[in-house]
Amino acid sequence: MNIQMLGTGSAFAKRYYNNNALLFSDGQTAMLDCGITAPMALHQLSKTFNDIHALVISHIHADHVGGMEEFAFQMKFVYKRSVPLFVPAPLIEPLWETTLKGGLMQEECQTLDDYFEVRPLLEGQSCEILPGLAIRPIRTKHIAGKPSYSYVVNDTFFYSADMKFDAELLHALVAGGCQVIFHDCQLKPPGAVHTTLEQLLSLPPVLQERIWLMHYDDTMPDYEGKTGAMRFVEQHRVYSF
Ligand SMILES: O=c1ccn([C@@H]2O[C@@H]3COP(=O)(O)O[C@H]3[C@H]2O)c(=O)[nH]1
Ligand SMILES: [Zn+2]
Ligand SMILES: [Zn+2]
Repeated sequence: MNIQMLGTGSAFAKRYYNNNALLFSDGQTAMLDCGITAPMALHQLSKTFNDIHALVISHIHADHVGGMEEFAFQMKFVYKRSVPLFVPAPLIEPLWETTLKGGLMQEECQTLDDYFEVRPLLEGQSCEILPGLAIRPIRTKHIAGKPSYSYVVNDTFFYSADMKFDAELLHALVAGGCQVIFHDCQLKPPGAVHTTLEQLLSLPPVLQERIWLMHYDDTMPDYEGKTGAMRFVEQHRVYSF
């Protein structure tokens, strides 16, 4: 599996774009989250939404879904094709009712299904979203009262999206065969809704070696060399795992 970040920044970062990813498998591309900066980030890679074969969403914050209105309109009215949208079942209704409906609803388009092929994901159940690419959602803690999901990819790769520190989960994932972890990282405490660098540094080196840091703020360069055995994920670099 190959992964390339469209952006690696926190919600308010201005240098690194929203923390969204492209996953490549068997000549096809899945997008994991589509934030406000995703359309521009794709453009900078000389890609369009027509290059995307599947979209996956982690939770409803603008840095993860803010680019979906353009995605939907472009697919419907420019490329005239419907992309499979993989969404954890509890997010489907709020994604439409609280985030997308205002812009996308019009006479001939009244539901999310008028724009995407909606495929509900069930927690803990693996789903093949592209040939050779299976994802398994895990509900993780982020904001009280707001469902949010991390993903295990092909049983060996963990993508936190946005989550509070959960050492027990990280230990269990590695014990279960997870080789690589892309984890959100709030550089400065306190970590009210994200995992902080300080918390990740409390993990044993054997775990840190597998962890790559993403969703960081614009001060990231100040932390080079201060992340233990963990490395920063770089925007646009293609990683093969
Ligand atoms: O209860 C809250 C809700 C939100 N926020 C901020 O808004 C941001 C929204 O995107 P994010 O989830 O990447 O990061 C969040 C935080 O930076 C917060 O600090 N406390
Ligand atoms: Zn975020
Ligand atoms: Zn969030």
